Amino acid sequence: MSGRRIPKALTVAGSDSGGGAGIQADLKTFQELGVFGMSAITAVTVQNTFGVGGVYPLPPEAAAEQIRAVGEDLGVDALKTGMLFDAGVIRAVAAEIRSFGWERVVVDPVMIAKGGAELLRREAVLALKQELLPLALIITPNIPEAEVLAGMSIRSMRDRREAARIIGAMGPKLVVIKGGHDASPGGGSYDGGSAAGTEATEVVVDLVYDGSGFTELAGRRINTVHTHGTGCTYSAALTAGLARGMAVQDAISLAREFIQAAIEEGLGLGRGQGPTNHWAYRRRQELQRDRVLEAGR
Ligand SMILES: Nc1ncnc2c1ncn2[C@@H]1O[C@H](COP(=O)(O)OP(=O)(O)OP(=O)(O)O)[C@@H](O)[C@H]1O
Ligand SMILES: Cc1ncc(CO)c(N)n1
Repeated sequence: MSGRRIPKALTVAGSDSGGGAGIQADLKTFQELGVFGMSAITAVTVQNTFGVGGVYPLPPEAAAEQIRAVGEDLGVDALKTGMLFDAGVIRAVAAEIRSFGWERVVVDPVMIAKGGAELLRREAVLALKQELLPLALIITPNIPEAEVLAGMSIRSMRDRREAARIIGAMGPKLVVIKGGHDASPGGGSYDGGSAAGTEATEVVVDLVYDGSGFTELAGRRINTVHTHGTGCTYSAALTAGLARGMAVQDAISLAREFIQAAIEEGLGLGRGQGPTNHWAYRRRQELQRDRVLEAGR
């Protein structure tokens, strides 16, 4: 990264005044992973750790013009979408992606904030499926979002696999159904819904479907309320990996490690559901590097 070619990533998402999700989480994550971050804002939200107090959407042209300004000048190695809010914005964003021919596209199908506020209008789900999913390299729904997209309820890992197949048929090359919302025994680390005992409830499992097979990526489930923006941070790390030219599976592993560190080393900010720690991953990398250097002396 000594100046010659800096990877560049664009986030098309909503602003979170609280700084833990949306555009703010994305730009912090890009920066931490050595990627130059750019943004096209689709809506301004009034948020803190207690939830969403207001949503001020921007017109579709605002999103399209921001994307064009960045695409025509700085260039985009990878792009992610987050909160898009309505069908007009979805159509405008999809048209720009098509016109630039971008392929390293991560779609985080943001629908509802953790506190319950609507970040995507119900009637926009069809546009998301028809316009954006066919352009996605990777889509990263959480379990409730996967239920809406696939039109089925998900209560076991077997259900999750079926939902991934249904969503995969809508066009994305890979589907990652994240396990943060999985309250079942084992957190998904079981087959066909059979309970795996109490110990396993401490596991969080993300399911990856690549159009032919499944991979389960497990992490230690952290018992914390400070998970505001986990989905945004995760998909931003994935996008940063892709912008750096990583293979898709490597970018997925990087994102899992990044979010694990960010949740484990939570900041305890705010009086409600606080943000994660976007520095944690890099600090761990630096500590590890120092240890290796130390051992080599
Ligand atoms: N308590 C936890 N401990 C460890 N990892 C977690 C925890 N909660 C979520 N994750 C991880 O965070 C990432 C995001 O998953 P999650 O299901 O929380 O996304 P999300 O619901 O879309 O987030 P958001 O509410 O920000 O939209 C996944 O990789 C998931 O495994
Ligand atoms: C702006 C914005 N995007 C996404 C989410 C979902 O975490 C949020 N809370 N706010």
